[in-house]
Amino acid sequence: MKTRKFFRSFRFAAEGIGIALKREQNIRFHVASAIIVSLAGWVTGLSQIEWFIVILLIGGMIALELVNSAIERVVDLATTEIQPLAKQAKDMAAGAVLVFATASVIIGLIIFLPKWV
Ligand SMILES: Nc1ncnc2c1ncn2[C@@H]1O[C@H](COP(=O)(O)OP(=O)(O)OP(=O)(O)O)[C@@H](O)[C@H]1O
Repeated sequence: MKTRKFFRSFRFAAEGIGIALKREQNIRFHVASAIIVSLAGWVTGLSQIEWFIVILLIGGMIALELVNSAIERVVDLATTEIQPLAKQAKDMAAGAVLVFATASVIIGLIIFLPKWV
């Protein structure tokens, strides 16, 4: 019974990812970026610890973008009117994505640049 519930939750999570991929252009952009970065990592030849960091950043970025999309939907469900709190919630969630994306780009440059120049 518990195993069935576990697999059901897994299926719902997969459905959430599928809907996000279908409806959210930002998620598709992050997935495409993840593929390009992974190929670059493979061609460049990263160490085990560098792969660990890159995979953590890619996973974190996509997970955060999923949470951002979920927050947008919850806010839209809560109100269809223009509300300062709705704007703050959406903009803060978008800000979280921007902070993580900026940190990821900087870490990516620290890992890749010395190997290329
Ligand atoms: N109910 C609302 N009240 C006030 N401001 C809102 C509301 N809904 C969205 N906004 C603001 O309007 C701007 C655009 O938001 P919107 O959700 O339409 O697009 P987005 O943030 O570009 O995301 P996406 O394109 O992925 O839907 C943002 O600054 C957001 O905070």
